[in-house]
Amino acid sequence: MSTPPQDQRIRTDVVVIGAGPVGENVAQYAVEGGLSATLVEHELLGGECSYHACIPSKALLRPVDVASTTRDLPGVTGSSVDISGLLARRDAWVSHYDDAGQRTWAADAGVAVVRGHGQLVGERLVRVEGADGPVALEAQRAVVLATGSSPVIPPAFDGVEPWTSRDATGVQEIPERLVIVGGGVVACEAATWMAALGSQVTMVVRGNRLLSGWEEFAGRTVVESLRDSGVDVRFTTEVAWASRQGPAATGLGRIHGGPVTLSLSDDSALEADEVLAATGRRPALESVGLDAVGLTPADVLSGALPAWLHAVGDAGGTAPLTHVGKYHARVLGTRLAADAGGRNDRPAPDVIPVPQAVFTQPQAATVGRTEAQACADDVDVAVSQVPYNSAAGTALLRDTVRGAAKIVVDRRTGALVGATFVGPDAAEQLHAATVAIAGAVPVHVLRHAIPSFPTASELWLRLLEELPADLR
Ligand SMILES: Cc1cc2nc3c(=O)[nH]c(=O)nc-3n(C[C@H](O)[C@H](O)[C@H](O)COP(=O)(O)OP(=O)(O)OC[C@H]3O[C@@H](n4cnc5c(N)ncnc54)[C@H](O)[C@@H]3O)c2cc1C
Ligand SMILES: NC(=O)c1ccc[n+]([C@@H]2O[C@H](COP(=O)([O-])OP(=O)(O)OC[C@H]3O[C@@H](n4cnc5c(N)ncnc54)[C@H](O)[C@@H]3O)[C@@H](O)[C@H]2O)c1
Repeated sequence: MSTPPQDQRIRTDVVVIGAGPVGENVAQYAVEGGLSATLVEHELLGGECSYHACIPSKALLRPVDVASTTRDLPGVTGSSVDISGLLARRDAWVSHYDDAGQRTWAADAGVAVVRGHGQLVGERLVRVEGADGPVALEAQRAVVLATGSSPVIPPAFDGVEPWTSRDATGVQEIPERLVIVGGGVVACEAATWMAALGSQVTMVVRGNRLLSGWEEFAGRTVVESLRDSGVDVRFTTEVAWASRQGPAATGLGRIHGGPVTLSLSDDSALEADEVLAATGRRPALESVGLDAVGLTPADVLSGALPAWLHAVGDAGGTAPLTHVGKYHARVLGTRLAADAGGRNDRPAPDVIPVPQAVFTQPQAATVGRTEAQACADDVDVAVSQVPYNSAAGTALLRDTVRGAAKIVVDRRTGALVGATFVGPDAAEQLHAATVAIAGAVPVHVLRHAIPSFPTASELWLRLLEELPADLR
């Protein structure tokens, strides 16, 4: 009688389940601090961000932005989007869905990699089911869940095989008529590139604005621009049910079957060749073996974890943004190494603001608190808002400059608590505001930070000039 194969056993200081940007950063920082670390990955090293989210979406959006800008700039010719060139650029940026580059990175960084699905099977114990048989990883110090997030698909789409953001970023077949459900970041960015690729896009938004939670002018500017580029945006509308002729798993970015019929809450119906569910994401914690150690996803999200277990990035339930997850990963990796006798990080500032840039036409970027959020937090606020083209540097960017900039200041301390920029290249305005908030720089000091003429940063002068005199 043959004995069942024994799991291969590997001892390592830190086991990181999930090799997205966040898992990679935890492992790298732990190794740089003198620990050994093993990354477990069941798809591609580099994660959602590298192959299906941030990178392909921005690879698609940048040429769309440049084409739109050049159409609006006298003195330039040749300003149309070349579809096959655009998709080829996307393919190059996702390395044709091959993670060889990341494998080389891991080897150079001294991070071990085990391929397969990782699950907790006990305290500090992870079992990986991979193509080469099961592997048991014993973590001497910590296990880190960096498993990312999964799209939330409303039940109305059961049996319809809607597109998710992966299909939109991995688009191969361009649907003639595309319905996008949702009014958040994925919906706004995908509408921008899919309309540029030639789809007739209809956005079905259950709320009454895009980018809810942002300063109101952000969503308003983006919707004006989407409508100008032919996108039909329908607010306060929900999909009651959806049906499709011949739904089929045709593959990434291909049309998933015959036409889709959507019955809407206003009793109208919409027919489309594809529907994209851009209806949010949730931390991917379902199949990581939490029950084996007596925990639930709710424990993870409330931070009620034993000292040896950590969750970071999208899996940890913080703002689902690559840079935010990577920040927490760097902090965690450094702390794990410090706990083992490595160097401690210097103390963090009191406020760590979260920046976010949305690469629509025009770009929208925000950091810290909106006026409404600051008021809800009982901050005594002063605000200043100016048109985006109110400085020579911003007005020069293109002929038609839409948007505005707004700062929110705490009257008591004089420090900036939030900023929002909506306009051409707005994303590049963000870091100055992030630095000012993290550094708690009073606005009367910011007045002495001289922006170069004629750069877009001169918008700061206008913003500071518009504040109440007693603050400046
Ligand atoms: C369309 C789109 C565009 C986006 N654009 C931006 C942007 O421009 N800027 C930005 O900051 N954020 C953006 N985001 C958000 C960003 O993608 C995420 O915040 C980021 O990917 C989170 O990184 P992560 O490492 O936590 O998770 P992920 O990148 O999701 O990586 C998690 C990894 O864990 C692996 N994994 C999961 N479970 C297991 C398991 N049990 N065993 C082994 N491996 C496992 C997965 O295969 C994956 O590789 C975008 C999101 C979407 C959907
Ligand atoms: N540039 C960037 O930074 C960027 C780009 C894309 C995605 N992301 C990240 O990815 C995350 C996910 O993006 P997202 O746009 O999917 O989520 P989101 O939470 O930003 O937006 C979800 C949208 O779907 C709507 N919705 C939710 N359930 C619905 C339902 N049942 N029926 C109809 N509408 C419904 C919501 O009202 C909202 O408009 C974001 O939180 C963001 O942080 C970031």
